[in-house]
Amino acid sequence: MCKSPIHVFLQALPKCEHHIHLEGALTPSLLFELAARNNTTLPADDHAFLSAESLRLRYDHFTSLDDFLNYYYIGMSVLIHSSDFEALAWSYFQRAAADGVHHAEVFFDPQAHTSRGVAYSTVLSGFTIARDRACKELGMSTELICCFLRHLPPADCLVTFNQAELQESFEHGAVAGIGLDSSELDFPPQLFGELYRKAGEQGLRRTAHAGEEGPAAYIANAIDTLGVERIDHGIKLAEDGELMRRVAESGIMLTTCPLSNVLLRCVKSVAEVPIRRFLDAGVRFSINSDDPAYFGGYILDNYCAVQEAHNLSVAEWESICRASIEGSWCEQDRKDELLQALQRVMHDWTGRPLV
Ligand code: HPA
Ligand SMILES: [Zn+2]
Repeated sequence: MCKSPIHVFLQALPKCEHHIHLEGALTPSLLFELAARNNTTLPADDHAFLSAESLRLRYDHFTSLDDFLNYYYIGMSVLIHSSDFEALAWSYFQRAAADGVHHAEVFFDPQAHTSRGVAYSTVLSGFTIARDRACKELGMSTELICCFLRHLPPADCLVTFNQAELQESFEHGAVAGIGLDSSELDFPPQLFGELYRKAGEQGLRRTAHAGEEGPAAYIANAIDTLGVERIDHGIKLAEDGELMRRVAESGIMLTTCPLSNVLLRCVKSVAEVPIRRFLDAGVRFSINSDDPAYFGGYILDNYCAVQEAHNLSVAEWESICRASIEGSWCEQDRKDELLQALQRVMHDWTGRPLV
């Protein structure tokens, strides 16, 4: 548990989370609870599924993004009813609020549910109830980002995108934008050019995972062919100085996830996440949890891990927090409220010793 002054300061910062997969907030205990309630059969040939505790222990040994994704997709098979999706999102929102999150933009994977026979309306109604509750009871603003699975054929993603239920949710503003997730290496961004072009024409916000396991070229590719305004992860950007300058100048924000990068073996430690390089180059980034139930930490754990590895100053934290507010997909009025909350925290902490 973080208790030092710097950790109290990090807790107090009005945080925005931009990179959290709601299905990745499914804790082993909720997974087993829902499996029992919904009579879901979990794999009998994998000892990890013996109990919530053995499953949690398995999560300490992911070997790659694909190794994690195998557990991620099996795990979400327990989500059947609207109330399951509601319970999942509500548990995340409560936990995030306790970590000082004021605004959360959350991913979800419709294709991973509709392919199992769970209707999009079931998923959306559960998440929407939880969002309304988060707004009323926690004062939190939230947005939904509909992710497409890049290991599936782009034509299938287009069919899903064009379905009436999804289109309606875009038109009514229930979903703010689209993202691209799942296995990265064999599925470069340009495969999804048509999908992103259509989303852009409809005025949807656009982001995509790139440069997590894939090379820096995938980041350039996502910017050039998908028209994204954010890059999810993007840690490989530091390998290309010219591209880093371009991203800094364009104001495109990276949504970094340091603990995820360590757990999925993209880096050896949080010290290897190029936080200092990004700060020095003027690259905007936010710090996020990705799949907190799988990667051993929520957003504040990620903030604390960055502080321990990179020893940032109060002024540097202020600039990270400001960039993450400004890079959010909420109304300007809400951004102004968040910036005022940041100012209040900075007023309280300026000149106070942090160690
Ligand atoms: O970290 C991730 N990367 C790609 N796809 C994902 N889907 C859930 N988490 C992830
Ligand atoms: Zn992710």
